Amino acid sequence: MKKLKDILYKVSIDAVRGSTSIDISDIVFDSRKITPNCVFIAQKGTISNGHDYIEKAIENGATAIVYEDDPAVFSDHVTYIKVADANKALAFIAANFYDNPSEKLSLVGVTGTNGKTTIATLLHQLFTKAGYKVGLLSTVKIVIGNDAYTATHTTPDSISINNYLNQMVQAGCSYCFMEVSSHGIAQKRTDALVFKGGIFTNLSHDHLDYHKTFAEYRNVKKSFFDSLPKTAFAISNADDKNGAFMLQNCDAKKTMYSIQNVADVNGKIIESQFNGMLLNINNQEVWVQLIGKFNASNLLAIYATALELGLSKEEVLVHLSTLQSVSGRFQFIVSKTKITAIVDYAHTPDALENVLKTIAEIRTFNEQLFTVVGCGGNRDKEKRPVMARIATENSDTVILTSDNPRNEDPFEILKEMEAGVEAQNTNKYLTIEDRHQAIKTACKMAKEGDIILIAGKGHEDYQEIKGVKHHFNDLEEVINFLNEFNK
Ligand SMILES: CC(=O)N[C@H]1[C@@H](OP(=O)(O)OP(=O)(O)OC[C@H]2O[C@@H](n3ccc(=O)[nH]c3=O)[C@H](O)[C@@H]2O)O[C@H](CO)[C@@H](O)[C@@H]1O[C@H](C)C(=O)N[C@@H](C)C(=O)N[C@H](CCC(=O)O)C(=O)O
Ligand SMILES: Nc1ncnc2c1ncn2[C@@H]1O[C@H](COP(=O)(O)OP(=O)(O)OP(=O)(O)O)[C@@H](O)[C@H]1O
Repeated sequence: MKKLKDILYKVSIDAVRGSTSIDISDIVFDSRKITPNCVFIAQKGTISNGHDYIEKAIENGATAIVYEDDPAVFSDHVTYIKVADANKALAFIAANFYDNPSEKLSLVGVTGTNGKTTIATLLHQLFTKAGYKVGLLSTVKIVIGNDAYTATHTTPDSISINNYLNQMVQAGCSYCFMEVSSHGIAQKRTDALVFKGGIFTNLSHDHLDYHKTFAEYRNVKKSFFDSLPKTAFAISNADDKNGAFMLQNCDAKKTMYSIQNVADVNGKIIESQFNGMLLNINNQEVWVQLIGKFNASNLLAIYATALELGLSKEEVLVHLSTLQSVSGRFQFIVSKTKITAIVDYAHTPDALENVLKTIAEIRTFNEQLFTVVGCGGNRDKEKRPVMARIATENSDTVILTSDNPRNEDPFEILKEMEAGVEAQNTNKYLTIEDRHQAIKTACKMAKEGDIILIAGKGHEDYQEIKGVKHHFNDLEEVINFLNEFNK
């Protein structure tokens, strides 16, 4: 229980009606989840408007309402708090309700189009190896000390974030590494958190279904760095076109990293194989078990972050060499007949191109490269032709298939992908809507020594069709077929 007035600390309030000395048992933004004596926050969403559910919330037991637009009638036994921005108010109310847990550990946020999960997860691995209890909020999982849970969001809502952070504090965690998505920033889910540091990876075409323009997407990401205090650090990628922009007018201590230019933290790939690469970081060599330029870049961000958080260079280098690839991110198996099957979460043009370039850096070109790829339904349509073009330009054979068609007709999505294949490459692809059959076909066609890339789903264990998530895992599928064909 908390007094309403205590959880309103730092909330910008326009008007109060009723007593703020009442006890509040919980914070809720969904009228279907009301508990007795909770405060209901009415949010304006993309589908519904929480203000339409205020009466329902009161009927179900809410005793305080935080809202933007006056309701038609006010109930006498309820306290009303009028605010200009309910999402922002929710962020502060949630932080206060859980006693501002972000102030009690070192919280680092990772943002950018690609690499958030990889960096947050590897930082979690690194600091755990360094002997600390660590929390993780990522797209793949939530880790609180020794316990792990499946995640539903990249950046959860502010109530969940503060609840998780509070549990991390209770479990004795000293650090938490979290992914900060552009949706999370735009919806102010991270607004009341005190960050010790922020990391920018890169920015490319994504989520324009939500943000509408690239400029808006970019500005939303930048606002995360604008909000960092002087006491925090900000680490950015000098190799990305938007790397310097992200830190413009940012008060935090700035560090730039680069694998191409001169920066505070420099890295070079000296040698690369399928099972790892030799890196030179600020004139010290280290063998790491990850590959690809993008992972070299991720490791520089991790190195810079670990130094900012107080680890010594020597300690960081030792731990870097032990880090293992993240589930569904360039995860590979080698079959009996030396077919290499790679499962990767690449579901943006940029990520797909990076994965294919990484394969090109390592392959001998005596073998064939098969790429199985699709694009999600009810999401950014513009990337569909682009991803098909990238796949056909960088592979010997491409199988276009479904990837979470959701409520769209999968064949229509595939038509949009096919439209992107350049005329000279049209003989390079086949379209097999059923992802199971697509992977089967790639496994059947592949010969000794060939490479199969299955892109888009990574760690996911479902295929989402018309609101139903059917079990589906790319790694399981490819292993089964390679075994079935005795390859
Ligand atoms: C597009 C988007 O971000 N949507 C988020 C948004 O939902 P919305 O605007 O559709 O909400 P709405 O359904 O219109 O409802 C508005 C309000 O009315 C309330 N309501 C609604 C119905 C009702 O009966 N009673 C009631 O009180 C809702 O609880 C809500 O507060 O606000 C909700 C409450 O905060 C979020 O749960 C929801 O995330 C949905 C689940 C989602 O899928 N978001 C994705 C796109 C997302 O956030 N993804 C990013 C990562 C993306 C990436 O990098 O790939 C993430 O951080 O996970
Ligand atoms: N720094 C990077 N630059 C480009 N691609 C990357 C980078 N790091 C990882 N990738 C690739 O991008 C894809 C997504 O990686 P990751 O899950 O780490 O990113 P993310 O930002 O968390 O994405 P999402 O929010 O969609 O989960 C994978 O294909 C991965 O191999």
